[in-house]
Amino acid sequence: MTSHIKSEDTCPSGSTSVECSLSGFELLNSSLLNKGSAFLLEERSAFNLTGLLPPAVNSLHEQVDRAYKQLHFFKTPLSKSDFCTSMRVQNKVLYYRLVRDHIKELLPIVYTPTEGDAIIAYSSRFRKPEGCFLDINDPDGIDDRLSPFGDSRDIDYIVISDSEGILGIGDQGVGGVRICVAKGSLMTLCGGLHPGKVLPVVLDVGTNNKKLIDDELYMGNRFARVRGKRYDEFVEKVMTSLHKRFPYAVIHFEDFGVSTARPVLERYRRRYACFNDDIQGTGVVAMASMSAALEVTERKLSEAQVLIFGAGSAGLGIADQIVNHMVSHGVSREQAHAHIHCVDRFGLILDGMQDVSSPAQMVYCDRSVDWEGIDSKNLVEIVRKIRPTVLIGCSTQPGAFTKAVVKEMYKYNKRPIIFPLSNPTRLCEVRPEDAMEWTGYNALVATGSPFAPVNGHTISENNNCVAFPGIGLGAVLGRCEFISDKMISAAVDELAGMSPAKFDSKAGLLPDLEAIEEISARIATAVILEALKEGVVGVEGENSPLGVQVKVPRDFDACLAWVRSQMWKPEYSTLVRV
Ligand SMILES: NC(=O)C1=CN([C@@H]2O[C@H](COP(=O)(O)OP(=O)(O)OC[C@H]3O[C@@H](n4cnc5c(N)ncnc54)[C@H](O)[C@@H]3O)[C@@H](O)[C@H]2O)C=CC1
Ligand SMILES: CC(=O)C(=O)O
Ligand SMILES: [Mg+2]
Repeated sequence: MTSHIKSEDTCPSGSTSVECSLSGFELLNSSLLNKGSAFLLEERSAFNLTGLLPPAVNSLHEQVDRAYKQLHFFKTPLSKSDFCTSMRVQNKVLYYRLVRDHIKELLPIVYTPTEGDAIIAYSSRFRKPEGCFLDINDPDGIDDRLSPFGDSRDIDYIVISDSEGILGIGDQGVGGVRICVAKGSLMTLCGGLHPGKVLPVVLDVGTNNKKLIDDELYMGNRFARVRGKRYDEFVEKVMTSLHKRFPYAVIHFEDFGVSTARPVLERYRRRYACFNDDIQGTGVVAMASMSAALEVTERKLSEAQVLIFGAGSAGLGIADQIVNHMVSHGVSREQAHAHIHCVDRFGLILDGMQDVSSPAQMVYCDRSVDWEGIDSKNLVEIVRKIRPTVLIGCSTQPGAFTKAVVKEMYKYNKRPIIFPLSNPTRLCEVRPEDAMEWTGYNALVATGSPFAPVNGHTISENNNCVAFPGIGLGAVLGRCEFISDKMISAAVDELAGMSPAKFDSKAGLLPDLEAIEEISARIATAVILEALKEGVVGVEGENSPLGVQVKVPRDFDACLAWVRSQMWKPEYSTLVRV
């Protein structure tokens, strides 16, 4: 963040007027208030800008046209990403308008897959810091480091990462701050949160990435990742400090490592309004796509066999969501577990197995099948034995879904459901065009990164960015005390209900990204209404968990209209001098 404005200076929609005490260079350097060539003549005069700008006064639309042309002077995705970053730190309204107007072209630039390359190159391409840096060597300085971002109601949403499991490219040390910035900016772009009220936070706890440690330009701590008690105590101090300073903020965990993501979530999910995007966000999107695909194939959720390849944060998060969903649709938890099979680096997770990447995987160990004489490390043999309805990849192993694997799926399913979810694009378990060709164009495919349509079939981007903005927005607007499993399940049902596949199976399993604000608003509404049922919304005085008054309409359509009205839009406000 390059400048900070107080909550009372902002308005939810980003329109109407804003009181401003800055002028001259200070105003031009405030990314939240700067309008560049769109400052009106009377504003230029009132804020001492006349000599700092060329005479033309542009509309936002004209500025977007110019910026879009400038963007195309750059030929590589990474240089386009640099351009977008610099626009974000200069003029937030223009940045969000530009990306919104070209969302399908620019999301892959400002988010995965290009963002992964930008994170790898963080220290070498660094220009201007964004976000807050919390250092494990300075646990007593946490609050001082947070203080430039304000207090109390100044922050609505915090994206936090310790950078150990960034996007599929592993440990990225301090450069992981960029995933917090990127996910935070999606909260504005897709979830309508005011850009001044979203705080990206990176925990620099060291890195085990030798390339970074050996890089003379690397800007983070050059020691091995701190683990165990010191790490836990630091995270505890961070969480209590964040909550104390910003008691109304929802906390979004992103890209923690496989051994910390789940324990950290479990430790805090009942204490604060928080969720883990890789576990719960990914689970929501995958479950919604699966639901839509099952409807197309006229199969029941309660009969589906699901094979998850790569049982880390995302894989197990999807497994949890499928179980929750089956349970909420009348299947017992034990039966639901028997429908899920997980493969990790040591093969299929079997009962009594010693080699596992994390203890959490044992929850999904296979008890139901006799594996005698079968190679439980061979994916073709596993598919032959289990005959899965759905195959999901979260393994970071490119090409793992070979022709033999896909063809084996096709033997047992007229319309095999195949979700290669690993990011970035190069790590995808199977390319959609291959999966489609090997199944006579009958597979129902959704991917983690964006892909072009195949033979008229839309390949939905099964990325958590379709879900977390709505979940986050709902939790923020509801001032929720915490985020329950039922609130997450409500998000699944709402998202699945928006699938265009029930009308046309070629149209994709998820709604089009062009409608992302509406998708987020609907998910947020479902989350709030479920939270109301559970009594965790900060409403109506005395009983309000957070003591904040929020008046939420109980009817879906009225609540949706209220949610929409609260969403920030990239439009310039009129500045009023104070
Ligand atoms: N589409 C989406 O919305 C999301 C996609 N992802 C992607 O999913 C992938 C995994 O992410 P996380 O779960 O956060 O990482 P993670 O590190 O928690 O999990 C990866 C898992 O894959 C396993 N694995 C590694 N080699 C394997 C092999 N040869 N065979 C089977 N399993 C193997 C690892 O042991 C680990 O358990 C990444 O590429 C990430 O970008 C993650 C979150 C959301
Ligand atoms: C999309 C996402 O959260 C990931 O790849 O980690
Ligand atoms: Mg992630």
